Amino acid sequence: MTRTGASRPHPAASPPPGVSPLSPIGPFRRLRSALTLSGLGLWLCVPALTAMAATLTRDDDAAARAQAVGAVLALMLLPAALLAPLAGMLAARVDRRLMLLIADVLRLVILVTVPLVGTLPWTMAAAFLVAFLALLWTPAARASLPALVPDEERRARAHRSANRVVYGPAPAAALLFAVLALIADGTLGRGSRADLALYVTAALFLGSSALVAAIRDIPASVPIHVASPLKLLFQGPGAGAARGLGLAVTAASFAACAVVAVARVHAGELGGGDAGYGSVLAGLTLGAGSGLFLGPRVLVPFSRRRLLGLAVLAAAVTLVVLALVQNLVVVVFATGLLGVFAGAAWTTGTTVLTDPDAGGDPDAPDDSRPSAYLRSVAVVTAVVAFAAVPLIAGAVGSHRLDLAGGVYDATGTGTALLIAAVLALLAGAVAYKRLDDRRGIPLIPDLRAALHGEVYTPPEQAAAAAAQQPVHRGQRGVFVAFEGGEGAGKTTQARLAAIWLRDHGYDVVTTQEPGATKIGMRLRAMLLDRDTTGLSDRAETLLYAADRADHIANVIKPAMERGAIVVSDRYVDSSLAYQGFGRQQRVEDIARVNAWATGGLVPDLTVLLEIPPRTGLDRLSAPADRIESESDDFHERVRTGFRALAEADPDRYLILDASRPQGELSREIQYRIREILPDPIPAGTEDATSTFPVITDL
Ligand SMILES: Nc1ncnc2c1ncn2[C@@H]1O[C@H](COP(=O)(O)OP(=O)(O)OP(=O)(O)O)[C@@H](O)[C@H]1O
Ligand SMILES: Cc1cn([C@H]2C[C@H](O)[C@@H](COP(=O)(O)O)O2)c(=O)[nH]c1=O
Repeated sequence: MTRTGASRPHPAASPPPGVSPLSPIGPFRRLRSALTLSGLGLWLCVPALTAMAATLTRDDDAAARAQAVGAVLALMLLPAALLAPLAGMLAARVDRRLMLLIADVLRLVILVTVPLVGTLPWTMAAAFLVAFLALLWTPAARASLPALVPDEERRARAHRSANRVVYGPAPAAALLFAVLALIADGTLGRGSRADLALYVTAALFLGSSALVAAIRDIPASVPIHVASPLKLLFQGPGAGAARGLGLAVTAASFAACAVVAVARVHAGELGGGDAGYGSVLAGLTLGAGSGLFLGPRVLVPFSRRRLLGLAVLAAAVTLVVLALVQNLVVVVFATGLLGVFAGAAWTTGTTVLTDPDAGGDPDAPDDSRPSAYLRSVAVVTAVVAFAAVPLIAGAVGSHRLDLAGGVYDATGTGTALLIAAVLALLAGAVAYKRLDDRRGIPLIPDLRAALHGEVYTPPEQAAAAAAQQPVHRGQRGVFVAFEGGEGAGKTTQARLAAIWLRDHGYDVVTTQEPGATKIGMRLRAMLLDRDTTGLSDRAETLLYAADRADHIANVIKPAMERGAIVVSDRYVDSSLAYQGFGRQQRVEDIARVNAWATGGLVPDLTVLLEIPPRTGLDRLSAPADRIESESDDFHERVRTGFRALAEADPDRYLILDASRPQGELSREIQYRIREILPDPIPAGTEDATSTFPVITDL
C-alpha cells in the first residue's frame, strides 16, 4: 500500500485497452466520482438559484426580474473574485476530508432551505454561501485527486481527469435543468418551478459527501495555492504576454456572460420559461465545449493571434444577432454559436499566452501567472457583466418601435444584449488590431490559404523571397528579361537592346520563353496550339516551368557562366501573371514551383512593357493562339498581375508605357541597362558619340 492508501498495481495487471489506467485505483475513482457529482451540482446551482430568483420576482416587472437574476449570478462569482485567498487559508488549516464533508453537507442544507424559506434575500445569500463553499471544496478535491495516484506517469492523466470532471458537467447540468423545469412545470406548478432543480442539486451534494466519506486517505498535506483574481488582475500577465490578449479575453467573456446574465428573463420574454432558459444555457455550454475542443484544431497554419481576434469579433457579431432575433429556437442556436466562438477565443488565448514566439512558455503550468491572469480577467469580467447587463436592461426598459415593415418590440434584455454586443465589438476590434501579427497581409486570402492547410504569402513577398534565393555559383553575366502582355513589343525591344549591346562589344544571347530549346519547342507547341484542349491550369503551370527549367539548364546558365548578357523575351513573371493572376491560381504556389525550376535565378533587370490588352492584341497579325484567345478579363488580370509584381520590387523593374514610339522606348531601356552592365561602356565610345550609341528606329 502507498502512503495514500492506493494500492500500486502490478505491471502485469495493467487494465485492458480502452480502460483508463487510473480506473483500478479505488480511492481515486471514488474521489473523481465525488468531484463529478459536486461539479454537476455546482453547475446546476446556477440555473436553479437564478430560476428561483426569477420565480420569486415573477410579479415584478422584467427589469426587477433581470436584476434579481443578475444579482444571484454576480453573488455566485463574488467569492471567487474576492475571497479566494481566504478560502485557500482555511483549506490549509482544516483537515481536508473533514472540510470536504462539511462543505458538502452545508451546501446540501443551504439548498434545501432555499425553497422552504422562499425569499429573495435568502436565495441571494445562498448563492454567495454555496459559491464560497465551492471555493473551499473544489480546489481541495482537485488537488487531492492526483495525490491519490501513486506514480508520476499517471499523475498528469489524473490532473487532466480532474479538470474534465470539474468543468465537463456544465452542459449536462444545463440540459438536466431544462428537463427538470419541464417536469416541474407539469407537476409542481408555476410558483414552485425551481424547487425540483434545487432539491436535485442538494441530492447531488449528498451523493458527493457519501463518496467522500468512503475515502479514508484523502491527503491532508497537499498544499493549495489560491491567488486573488483582483491582485492578479492588477499585476498583469507579466512581461512577454501579447498586447491585446487581456482585452480579447475580456470581450469574449463579456459577450458570453451578458447572455447568461439576462438569459432567464430573455427566454421568458420569448415565451420559453425555465425550460427555454435551460436550453439557452445548454446551447452556450455545449458551444463553449466545442469551441474549446476546436480552437487548437482549426486553421492550424493561421496566426493564432489573428484567430483570437477573429473569434472575439465573431462572438460579438453573433451576440448582435442574438439580441435582435426574437425567436427562442434561433436564440438557442445563436447562443451555441457564440459559445463556440467564446470557447475558441479562450483556448486560442491560452495558446497565444504560451506561444514562445511571443515570449510565452509552452511548458508553463496551468497555475502560472499568465494563465491565472487570464482566469482572473474572465472571472472579474463575468461579475461585471452579471451586475451591469441586467441593470442596463432595467434602465432601458421595453419599447415598441414602429418600423417601415411593421412593429418591433424592443425588450430591455434584447437592448442590453445589443449594447453589450457593441461594447464587445469595439473591444474585439481594438484587441484584433493590437494582436495582429500579420499586419498588411489581407485577411481573406490568409484565411483561404489556411483552409487549404497553408500559410499565405502575398505574391510580392513570394516573388521577393524567390529573388533572394541563392543564384548560381560562378554566374558572371547579366540577365535582362522583357515582360508584358500580348503584342506589347517585347520581341521588338529585346532585339533592339541586343543589337545595341552587340554593337558595343558584348557577348549577347537573345532567347525567349516558351520554346528556346528543342524540348521547349515541343512544349511551346503543346501550350499554344489551339487544338490543345482540356489542359488543366496546374499542368499548364508545370509545362511552362518545365520549359523554363530546360531553358535555364541549356541556354541561360551556360551563357551566364561564360559572362554573356542574356536577353530573354519573357521569364518567370509571365507565369506569375498568366498562370497566377490570369488563371487565378495562388500566385505564391506559382512562385514556389518556379523558384525550384529556376534554382532561384532572378533577372538583374526586368523591362515591363505596359499596354492595354486590346491595343496589344490588335497589333498582332497572326491568328490568336490558345493563350491569346483567352477572354478580355483574363488579359486584364494578367496586366494587373505584371503591374503588382513590378510595383512590389521597383529597383529591379523598368516599367514603360508600351504605346510610346519604339525609338523612345529603346533609348530608355538602353539608359537603364547601362546601369547594370559589368564594365562601363568603353570611354572611347562615349567620347566619339558624346552620348549613347545610336540605335536606328525600325
Ligand atoms: N511601340 C510600338 N508601337 C507600335 N507598334 C509596335 C511597337 N512595338 C512593337 N510594335 C509592333 O507590334 C507588333 C507586336 O510586337 P512584338 O512582337 O514585339 O510584341 P510582343 O510583345 O513580342 O508580342 P507577343 O505577345 O506575341 O510576344 C509588331 O508588329 C511590332 O512591330
Ligand atoms: C513564358 C510564359 C508564356 N505564357 C504565354 C504568354 C503568351 O500568350 C504565350 C507565349 O507567346 P509569345 O508570343 O512567345 O509571347 O505564352 C504563359 O502563359 N506563361 C509563361 O510562363
